[in-house]
Amino acid sequence: MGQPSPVAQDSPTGQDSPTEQDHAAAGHAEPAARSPYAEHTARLTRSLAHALVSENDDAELAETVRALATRLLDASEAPAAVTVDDPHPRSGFRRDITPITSAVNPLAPPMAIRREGDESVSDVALPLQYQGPPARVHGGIVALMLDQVLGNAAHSTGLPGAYTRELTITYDAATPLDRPVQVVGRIDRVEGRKRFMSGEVLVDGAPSARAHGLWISPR
Ligand SMILES: CCCCC/C=C\C/C=C\C/C=C\C/C=C\CCCC(=O)SCCNC(=O)CCNC(=O)[C@H](O)C(C)(C)COP(=O)(O)OP(=O)(O)OC[C@H]1O[C@@H](n2cnc3c(N)ncnc32)[C@H](O)[C@@H]1OP(=O)(O)O
Repeated sequence: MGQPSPVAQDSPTGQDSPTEQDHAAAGHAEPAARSPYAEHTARLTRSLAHALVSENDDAELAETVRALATRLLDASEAPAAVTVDDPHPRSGFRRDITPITSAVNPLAPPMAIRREGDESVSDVALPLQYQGPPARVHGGIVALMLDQVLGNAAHSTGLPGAYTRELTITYDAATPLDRPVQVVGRIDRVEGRKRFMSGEVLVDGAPSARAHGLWISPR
């Protein structure tokens, strides 16, 4: 493995904050009020997670991280008081704190999802902390990406909220780390409370994984 080079970016454009398109894709005309502390802390934690599974002998960097860790501990006195409202929703869900799209959840790369015609689409490249087999994205993470993108597509037409009832993933080929992949999802058909969904993870345009799923609105 070479030098640490986290390629999953906080937005597809590589900017620190979501673009206006991100907000438009999330169904919000106006960006919500900023909460830079939560977002920057999540970015820091993402970088630390990447560094933890890489190797770095930079003593000065280690000292900087030690000092920052102490300051953050002091600053996080009342974690229970923190709201879960992501000020920069990029998933189509206003109160998104999911470990895949939320900018303030350090477990998330985070993915941003946009609408293209009848499909929900996300471009993402996942760094080392998402590895399963060597150089491949973990299969559970592939399923997580597909669940989120299909869920976004299921909610794209103004239909009532629905939960994933069934999700079947076929892993056709390796989903590579550190390379851009595209995750796509769509509604195939609607039957009453049921939405039958499908999608793919595309690597250079060819599917590495395919998903079929059923989303159901509660009674
Ligand atoms: C209100 C929902 C809101 C959803 C979210 C929206 C906004 C939230 C806001 C912020 C959150 C931010 C982000 C969230 C982002 C991503 C989430 C990703 C997706 C998930 O991570 S989501 C969590 C995991 N997920 C669950 O937590 C679901 C657990 N589950 C249940 O909550 C119930 O299971 C439920 C309610 C789904 C259904 O419950 P139910 O009792 O209404 O269902 P029932 O059994 O009656 O089936 C109804 C009809 O489907 C037929 N049927 C059943 N299975 C079938 C099959 N396999 N094939 C063909 N047909 C089938 C039956 O035969 C019957 O057909 P018929 O009506 O014709 O008789």
